[in-house]
Amino acid sequence: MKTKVFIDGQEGTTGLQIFERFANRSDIELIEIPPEKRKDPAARAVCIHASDVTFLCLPDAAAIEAVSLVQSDTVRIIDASTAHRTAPGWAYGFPELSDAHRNAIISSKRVAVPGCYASGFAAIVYPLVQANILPRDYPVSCFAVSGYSGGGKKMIAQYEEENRDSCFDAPRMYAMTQQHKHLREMKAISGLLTEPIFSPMVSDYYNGMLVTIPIHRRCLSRTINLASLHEMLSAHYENAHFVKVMPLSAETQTGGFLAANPLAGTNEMRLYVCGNDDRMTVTAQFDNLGKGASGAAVQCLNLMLGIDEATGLE
Ligand SMILES: NC(=O)C1=CN([C@@H]2O[C@H](COP(=O)(O)OP(=O)(O)OC[C@H]3O[C@@H](n4cnc5c(N)ncnc54)[C@H](OP(=O)(O)O)[C@@H]3O)[C@@H](O)[C@H]2O)C=CC1
Ligand SMILES: CC(=O)N[C@@H](CCC(=O)OP(=O)(O)O)C(=O)O
Repeated sequence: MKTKVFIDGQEGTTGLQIFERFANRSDIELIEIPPEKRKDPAARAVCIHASDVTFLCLPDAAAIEAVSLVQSDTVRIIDASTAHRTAPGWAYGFPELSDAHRNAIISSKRVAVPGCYASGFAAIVYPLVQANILPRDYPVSCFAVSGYSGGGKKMIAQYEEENRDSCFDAPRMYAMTQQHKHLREMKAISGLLTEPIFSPMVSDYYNGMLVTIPIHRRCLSRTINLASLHEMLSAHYENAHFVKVMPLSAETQTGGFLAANPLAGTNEMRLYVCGNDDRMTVTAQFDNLGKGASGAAVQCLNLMLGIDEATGLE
């Protein structure tokens, strides 16, 4: 029997990408909402209740509203918004973090898909805190760059406007007040006691991102060096199909540059351990719309359906 899926917010950037990922899936039946009713709560409620699984690809307020419409014990919700990522009763949709995360996704009726930047951040910081390498009160910094699709339809329109301002030609820093919406999630999921300093940039390409965490050896809970940091992360992700720790010095094979876009269109994340024994960096490279959103959301659905990740189905 086919799994009935409704994508609430299917016309948006994340919703469309999930829709496209189902193009060749004979096991999925998509529930369609009449276009003129796509923001009508009553019509959305009908579609939600006709589904086995509903994806929420909506602004936070609309995602909260969608959850309030659910009157059924059987419908499962996979929410791509920020609204429920640290909410009690919600599984966090990053199965590679631990068996507990994976099992919670498999059994939960409510799964929150990680934020794009938060995915890279948690992939690096969570295992280091768990292994007691980073103390929980380590003053973590994080710098990152994203393609402009990370800002959804509004930002895409700004970047693709014919007569746009020349400032859009160059990378732009933002969130300088340290109030980015992912900060709470970054702290809570990684087990840190304080929020990191987070310095993101958005740049003039569609999708793909890099998220980097600098690590000073003198501030760590136990002594490690570049090789043992690499070994520890490699062991953590040894069995992960979609998260790969790249060989040490892998960045030198690309001429000393790490681009943000090679994994665009995929659900893969690559981790690069760089630097030297005193000053190390770990960088996550992935697609903000893939492992950072739609790919991760579909991966969660696949786990719920018992589809083995080793099939590579994205
Ligand atoms: N873009 C990204 O890289 C990522 C996004 N996310 C999250 O996913 C969610 C969706 O983001 P994104 O796809 O980028 O955003 P978009 O703005 O591209 O799409 C949102 C969609 O929701 C629709 N919508 C708005 N209000 C309602 C409503 N009340 N009922 C039904 N539909 C509604 C919008 O309609 P309309 O077309 O009329 O505007 C639009 O189609 C957000 O919460 C975002 O934070 C998560 C990870 C990464
Ligand atoms: C470039 C850009 O603007 N990016 C978005 C993050 C997109 C994302 O992953 O976050 P959500 O899942 O929380 O929407 C931002 O910084 O707000």
